[in-house]
Amino acid sequence: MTPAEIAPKDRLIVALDLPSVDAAEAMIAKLGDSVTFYKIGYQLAYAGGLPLIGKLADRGKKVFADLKMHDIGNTVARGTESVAKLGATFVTVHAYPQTMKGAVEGRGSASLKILAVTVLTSYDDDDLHAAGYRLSVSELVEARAQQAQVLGVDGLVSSPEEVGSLRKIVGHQMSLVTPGIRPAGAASGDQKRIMTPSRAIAAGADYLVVGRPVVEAADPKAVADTIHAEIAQALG
Ligand SMILES: O=C(O)c1cc(=O)[nH]c(=O)n1[C@@H]1O[C@H](COP(=O)(O)O)[C@@H](O)[C@H]1O
Repeated sequence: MTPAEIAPKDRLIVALDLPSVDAAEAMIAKLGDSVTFYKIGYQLAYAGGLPLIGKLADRGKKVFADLKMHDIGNTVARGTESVAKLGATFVTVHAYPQTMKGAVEGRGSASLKILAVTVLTSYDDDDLHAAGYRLSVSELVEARAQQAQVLGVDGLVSSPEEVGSLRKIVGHQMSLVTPGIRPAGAASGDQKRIMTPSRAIAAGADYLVVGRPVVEAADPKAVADTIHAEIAQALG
């Protein structure tokens, strides 16, 4: 999908990083028509949130199953086969060659899109070195993007800082999905590679993933609406 084909409202993905299905449903009710795309990750998935994927899809919402799979290829393939039946639009795997290959194989002809997480947005060069890597963040992100493209992965998760260089490598054949989004003045928390919504869109990001700045806000709908307005302005 080229950026022009993405509905502007779908560009904001709200991370339902909440402790229970009830808390998630309450947040979804508060956000109402303002949000069309949700992400379900570790916290909610491990609290019984997986069936919410199909329920949200039935209500016309899109869902990103952020399961960040990483295991031997066969296990990832069989896991992806199962996830493909849940009704999600996206699923994440870590960008290791065997893992990405397994996910693409397991997805088969299903409509689920595979996103490869390049380097987590909470990592900087020092964190990578501490984890045993010799490459810088930008070098590793680019190397993994090239591998993902060759393996038939559909999209990449990176910080918005890498979107410009990734677009040069993968063109518009892969979706670029960016967490590490912080509206001006919002606390960065554990995120290290961050950008505002407008700068991320201007850099060329397709989708912005936002969690705490929305779900921990006193008025989550107002924050989501403001981000949408910023996205619309940046798109021109
Ligand atoms: O795969 C992801 O969604 C992801 C990748 C990454 O590199 N960094 C990252 O923050 N995320 C997720 O994006 C969300 C960001 O949440 P906030 O930092 O609260 O906006 C969280 O649910 C993370 O799990």
